[in-house]
Amino acid sequence: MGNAQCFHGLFQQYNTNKQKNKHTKEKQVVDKFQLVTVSVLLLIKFEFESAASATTMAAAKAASGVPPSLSAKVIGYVVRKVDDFFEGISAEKQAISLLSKLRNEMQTDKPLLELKDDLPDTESWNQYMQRQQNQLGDQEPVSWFKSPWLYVECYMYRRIQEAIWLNPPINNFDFFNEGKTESFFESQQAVMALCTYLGDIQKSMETLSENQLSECFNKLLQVSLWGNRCDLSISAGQKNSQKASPIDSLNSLQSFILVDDSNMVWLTLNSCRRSEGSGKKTADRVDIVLDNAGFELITDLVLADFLVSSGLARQVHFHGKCFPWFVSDVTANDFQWTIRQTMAANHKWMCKSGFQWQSYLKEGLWCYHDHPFWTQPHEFCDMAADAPDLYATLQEADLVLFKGDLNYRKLTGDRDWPHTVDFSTALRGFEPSALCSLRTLKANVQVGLQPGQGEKLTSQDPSWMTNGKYAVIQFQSPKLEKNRPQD
Ligand SMILES: O=P(O)(O)OC[C@H]1O[C@](O)(CO)[C@@H](O)[C@@H]1O
Ligand SMILES: [Mn+2]
Repeated sequence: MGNAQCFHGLFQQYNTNKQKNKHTKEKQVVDKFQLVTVSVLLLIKFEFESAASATTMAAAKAASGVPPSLSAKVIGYVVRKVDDFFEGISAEKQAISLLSKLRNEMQTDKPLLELKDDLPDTESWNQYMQRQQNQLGDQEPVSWFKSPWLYVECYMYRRIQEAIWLNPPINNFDFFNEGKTESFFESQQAVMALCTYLGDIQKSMETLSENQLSECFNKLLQVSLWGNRCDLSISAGQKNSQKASPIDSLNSLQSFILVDDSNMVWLTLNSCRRSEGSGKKTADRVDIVLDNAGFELITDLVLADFLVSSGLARQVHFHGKCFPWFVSDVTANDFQWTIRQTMAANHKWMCKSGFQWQSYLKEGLWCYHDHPFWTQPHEFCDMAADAPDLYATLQEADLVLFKGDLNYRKLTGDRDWPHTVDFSTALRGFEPSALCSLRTLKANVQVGLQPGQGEKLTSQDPSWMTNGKYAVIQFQSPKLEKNRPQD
């Protein structure tokens, strides 16, 4: 979706809401925060449109050619309209003024500021800023245009959180909630189709041959992969849901998977299963580092259900975010809400799945965790040193699935790698366990391609790295590393 359409959609939504004029106070607050925050997000997406292809906002700005005054006008319009429309209590007013200040700092390349909110991760964020400053040297302060894009983008979401957190009683407010729940409700047909497919497999699970099991696994892995197209961040909070049956679309999407290591993923899980039978193996756990709520989360839960019910994994551990992040990422609240909604569905297989998932959680076959590291800007190669407890947790898994684009950027350090560099090289020593990235491409980093593959894609579809049409299933394991011939 183009930016013009994004703006258009946003204002249309605003006007429709206004005309209906049937907001409760709570709804007004939700709308107000959504509009202001979306305006902040649009600033990033619009003014620094080409940021995905640059490592800093300065480079992006130079490449973008979008008149800065245009985005400033649009954002000014949104904030003015919001202020006209709502009376506002003081906590909201204060939060809005912090967000407006944030927007201004971004627009004018002000130095990044230390966080002041005294949350458990505040010190770590401030230390990270110092690290960035050390890298930049004493000559100039760390600022919006000069710092790595990955860092400032994460920092923006943390500052939004600060604006909310500093203003009780709205300090637990998730102003992205509405978009996430909409994505869930709008994907109902697809969710029902998926739960029915899962129910059918489970009915005949006992009689499935190994080939059939592997075929089902591949399908559900791919459904979870393409579920990642449904994030709200890429559309700046605009609607993004799945309507068609996800299983039926898989064949037509196959050629858009640029790297497909699914066979290695299957072999990893299946070899655990076999060796368990022979008494060799004790642990059999898959961890899923979640990305987006809404339809994508359903695809992950269905995959996790299949892993447990087929005996490919004994336990699945999910990792979500501690606070609202990159618009649509899963928080504990989204996770519980999604399972409750699935249980309450008026559809046999969906409802059955929901109850099944709830019982997995009760029995401890599924666990949900969050850790502050997932909402920090660190590249994952820093995890062992900066979050050793989380690294140790991931080491307990036989396989870790990393969902989505942001996780891929953190896995690879968001660097401008040549496309043919090995995935293992780009991971720079991050190898807690066998791992697999399931990612649709939305940012300008891609490794592990064949010679010439990147060039061919560029000539056929110049925006292949950012338009969300392509995907990768990329696997790496410490075992592979051991068997690699030394250069
Ligand atoms: O939900 P995902 O797949 O991590 O996508 C989020 C991505 O969206 C972006 O904000 C760009 O649209 C990227 O910066 C980020 O990597
Ligand atoms: Mn996301």
